[in-house]
Amino acid sequence: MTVTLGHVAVVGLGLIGCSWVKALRQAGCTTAVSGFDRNLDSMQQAQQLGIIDSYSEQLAEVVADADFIIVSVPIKAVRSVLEEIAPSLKHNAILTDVGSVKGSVASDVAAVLGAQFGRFVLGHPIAGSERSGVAAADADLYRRHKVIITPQPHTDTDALQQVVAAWQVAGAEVEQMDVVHHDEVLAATSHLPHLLSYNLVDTLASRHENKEIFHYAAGGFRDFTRIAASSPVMWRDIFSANREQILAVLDMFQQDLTQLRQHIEADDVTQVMGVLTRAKAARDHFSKILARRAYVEPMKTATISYLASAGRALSGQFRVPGDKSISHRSIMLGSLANGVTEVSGFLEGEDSLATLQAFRDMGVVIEGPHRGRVTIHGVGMHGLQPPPGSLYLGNSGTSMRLLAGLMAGQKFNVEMTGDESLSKRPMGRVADPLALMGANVDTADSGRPPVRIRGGSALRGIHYDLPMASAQVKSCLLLAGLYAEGETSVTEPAPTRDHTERMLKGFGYDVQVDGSTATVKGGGELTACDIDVPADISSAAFFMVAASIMPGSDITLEHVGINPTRIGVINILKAMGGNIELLNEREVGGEPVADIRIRSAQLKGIHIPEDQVPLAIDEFPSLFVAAACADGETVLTGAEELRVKESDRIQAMVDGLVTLGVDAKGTDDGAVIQGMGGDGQFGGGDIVTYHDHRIAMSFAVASLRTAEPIRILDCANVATSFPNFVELANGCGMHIEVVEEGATA
Ligand SMILES: O=C(O)C1=C[C@@H](OP(=O)(O)O)[C@@H](O)[C@H](O)C1
Ligand SMILES: C=C(OP(=O)(O)O)C(=O)O
Repeated sequence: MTVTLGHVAVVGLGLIGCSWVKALRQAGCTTAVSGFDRNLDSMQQAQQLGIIDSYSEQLAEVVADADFIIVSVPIKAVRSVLEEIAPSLKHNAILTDVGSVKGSVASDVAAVLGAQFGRFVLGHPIAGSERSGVAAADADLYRRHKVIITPQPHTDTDALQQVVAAWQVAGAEVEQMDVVHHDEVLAATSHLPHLLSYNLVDTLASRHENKEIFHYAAGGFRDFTRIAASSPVMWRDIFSANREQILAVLDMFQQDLTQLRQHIEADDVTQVMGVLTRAKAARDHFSKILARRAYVEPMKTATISYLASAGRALSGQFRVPGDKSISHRSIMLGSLANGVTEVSGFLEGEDSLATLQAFRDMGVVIEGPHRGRVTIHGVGMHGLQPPPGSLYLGNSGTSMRLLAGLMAGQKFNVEMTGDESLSKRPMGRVADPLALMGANVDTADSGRPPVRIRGGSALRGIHYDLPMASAQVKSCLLLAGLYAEGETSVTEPAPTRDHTERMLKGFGYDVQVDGSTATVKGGGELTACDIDVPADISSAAFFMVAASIMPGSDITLEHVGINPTRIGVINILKAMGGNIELLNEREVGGEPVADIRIRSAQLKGIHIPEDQVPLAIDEFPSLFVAAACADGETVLTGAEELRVKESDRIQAMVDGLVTLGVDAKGTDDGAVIQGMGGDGQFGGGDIVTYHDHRIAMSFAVASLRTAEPIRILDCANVATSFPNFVELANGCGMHIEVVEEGATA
């Protein structure tokens, strides 16, 4: 990027201004740099260090020839600087500042240079440190840091563009914001923390034996008070210039602090835990943002791809993570129960964590997860509170559809949003029957999220014949039925997973199941219980297919849920000739589990029985890989639901297999795949996953039998259902390298 700024003048030779100028000089954007500071030493030092070429004790002289003027002085000094330089400004000179408060600088500019003066661009770099002065100047200070520019309606476009470019040259990520909004946001994120930090140090240092505090208060004190070493003059000015906004957040903080004090006084440890766990979750999320692992506009998450190459025969005995469907439901029912529910084996994947966060947002105190343990302090059927904003459910269809049912029964309004993939998935299938029950549910165009539910509707029980075999829709209606007048019954066209029915019973709620119809009566209560979440058969499926297709393999997967509504993958693999044994079958907390031993076998193509489709609905991506390794043709029909999952899974799998040299064709409701047979190998290539976790993992499994490396793109979402997939896969014989590309702004 070539940026020509001409003669640059910097007024105020502190860390902020000097660092920027240093970066500009290094990039060759300046023809000359002059500097001014009230302090002669600083000017001399800046010249010696080559940050400025010239200085003068007369401010007017420093700016007289300048094309680009950086005002980098404490906020309250801006006005007098402007008054002093106004008469000497070159026609068309561009001015900008670096202050933490924009409203007061905007008024100073208007008062001194005129309300329509368009050459002053208000800016604020979110960087800096408690270090200060010329000597600390660092040309890299702004690299990958945000700079907020707050243009006004009368700001000249060319001046704005130059200032943006000058920041970009220094490596900054420039964002634009409205002046008032900036001051509100900064009051909360920067000004209040500084105020508290200064205040705490002052309180402790003045009331206690100083030596004791500074001697023993190592960790917490040091971390919390680092920023109290910042410049007092600068912060005095900020607290004064942004007074109103700071007072507003300070009041909010004081209220919350008073409440926390009350909880501690009353020894209400649950409420105290609520504050701590919510704060920890928020802080952990923030750490992810800093590491660019969380998606936050306008930052993109780091892109993760897998480079997968041929593996060896699989061996080992291990446990895959907890069942996603059961994990979601444990949070939902635990939150609405009376009493404390203890969950073990909880899936710490992004999907189930999205459900957990949603309930935290609605005021439920949830401890953990920590190594799969979660403690939920249930609030009872009517104890949820309105969330502070929309419920963001990430990639998780289950969260959104099941929550839609529960939210329909609340007194408050809720909006539910999701990521790009979830935002394309059909929600009319839950919104329509909920409306029949009397709920007030709105979706965006053609039934897509966001889903908005108005609270306070009186729900009435209905009978509903499900138009498709969907456990999510069934569960949504049963959960709404808990809040409805009378009976709600749902009849499904084919059996689907029945975890909701089982878990409701586990929480002491009466559910009648009669053939394909499940019925609940509204108005009951849930009683807390302990839940042992089995390993997820949907995650186990990748290893079942992997061991089946890789000659010489012999693995055992521990404690896998084998609920009869979930074992389609076992039935289908067995029908294809798979060597699968269920060992140590037992029941835990109302769900059957077993250890599953899989040995390699030459599979053969089959026409997959349609009654198995709902029982293996999430396992088809990996079953497509099994089919590609089989002898002969595999035909799938009756599986149109695959087209509305996280991606169109028929298309994504067929395209990927074709890329790897397999003869595969998609049909409206399934696919036809010609198996490569025993000696067949996949070719290499790039796989488009459409950010779908199951597509990514399925092609990783395929790589066991690849002749050339397979590059699998966009695999970050594997963390939605199977966070330690690569670790387990590589541990038992696969060969997957994770390639992470830096996030882009
Ligand atoms: O109820 C559940 O937990 C799920 C039901 C299925 O969705 P559908 O109900 O849309 O088939 C499945 O695909 C999803 O992964 C989880
Ligand atoms: C379809 C899936 O999940 P969901 O519908 O919850 O996004 C899945 O995990 O394969």
